[in-house]
Amino acid sequence: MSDAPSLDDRFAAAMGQCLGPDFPSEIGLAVSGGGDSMSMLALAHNWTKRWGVRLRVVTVDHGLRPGSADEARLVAEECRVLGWPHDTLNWQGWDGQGNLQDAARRARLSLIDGWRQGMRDVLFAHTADDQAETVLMRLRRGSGVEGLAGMAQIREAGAMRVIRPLLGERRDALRFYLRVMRIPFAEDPSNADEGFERVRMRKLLGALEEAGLGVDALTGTAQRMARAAEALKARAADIAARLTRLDWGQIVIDRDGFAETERDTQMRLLAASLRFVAGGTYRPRADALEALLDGALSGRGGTLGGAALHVEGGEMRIVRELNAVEETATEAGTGRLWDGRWRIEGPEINGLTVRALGTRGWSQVTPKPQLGPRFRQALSLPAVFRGETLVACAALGFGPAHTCRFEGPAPSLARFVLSH
Ligand SMILES: Nc1ncnc2c1ncn2[C@@H]1O[C@H](COP(=O)(O)OP(=O)(O)OP(=O)(O)O)[C@@H](O)[C@H]1O
Repeated sequence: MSDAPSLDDRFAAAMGQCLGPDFPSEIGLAVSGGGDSMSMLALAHNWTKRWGVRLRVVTVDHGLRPGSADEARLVAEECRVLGWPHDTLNWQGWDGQGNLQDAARRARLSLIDGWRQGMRDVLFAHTADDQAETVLMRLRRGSGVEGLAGMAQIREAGAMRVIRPLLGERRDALRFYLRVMRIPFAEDPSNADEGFERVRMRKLLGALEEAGLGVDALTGTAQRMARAAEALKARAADIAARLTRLDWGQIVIDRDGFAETERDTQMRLLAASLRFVAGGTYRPRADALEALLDGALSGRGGTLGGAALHVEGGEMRIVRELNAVEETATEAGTGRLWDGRWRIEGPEINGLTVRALGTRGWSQVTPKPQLGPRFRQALSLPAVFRGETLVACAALGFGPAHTCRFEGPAPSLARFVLSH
């Protein structure tokens, strides 16, 4: 008898590592009907016997291939046999924008997020082979430390946690398990379609393995890169705590301290500031960020991703770009959000409109705060209007106080850097 832990034991260990000591009462499973996720379903089913956790299973039918409804039915049937509830969600289709696989993945995640109803954790069956393919794809794009860290075992996607308990497992081992346990699964024909980059990378990986550059080496590198990425992030958070402050939803950075910081941290702080202020989900493109940074270091401002950077004396200030919010008007009502980040407050403002202050609003502010040329940075702040008449701009101390409270993505840039 071998003493090596079985796949079931390794799965239980990975689940323990992901979930910590407090298991939730219910966990979601994203199951496509393919071999990886069908083996995850069987493993999770066995695991629940020991831990008493309930499962809920979901399949997204993308409707892109003739057999996709059959695959959803196969998952539904297996769930019926195992005794777990299963839902099939239909994707309304691709709008033809960008890359089809990316669009399908994004749609899948958002459909599953909508489906989970209060359940926090959803398991996905990415394997070590998927991780190695991801690293190769990122290498091809010239990715840096974060990219080469590949997929994380746990990723927060808004309020949902994507958990990947099979990230340390080889696809072959899962196929073997499926055969031995006689678990049905569907063979996805697009896995053989070399029009997809991932499929080409899978083939290349086969060739590389023969030359000794295999899944283990690539996933080992990914793990070390993930640790390096964490260290760089912690350093950037540290510097953010020292050099930045939050002022009415705008980020103010000490210029001298920033100039002395190494470039990697500068890039991180700048990218995080832009996303903090503009609510962007994705990191801005590296070349655009480099250009903005070069400008900032030589005293020039610029705009990127819905935010504007101003350089003034000893400070750099990152503010919401006026152009990006000029058209954004929210009927004022207690509890509503303007521009996704400003909470509207106070019963006296009900029925009025919240918009960016703009030059028209600014011209009505009396007495004017002594901002000098910095008044431009105030123009994208929220203000309350009755028609065209300015009623309040809390940031400038004009009108009733507390009409809008900034509810940023984190209490400080340092905390934001740490959590992204
Ligand atoms: N249509 C879908 N419905 C539900 N979950 C899905 C769907 N497609 C993918 N997933 C989830 O995302 C994971 C990774 O997707 P990917 O397309 O890379 O899968 P894969 O490696 O082909 O795995 P599988 O063999 O399970 O399809 C899957 O293992 C599964 O957990």
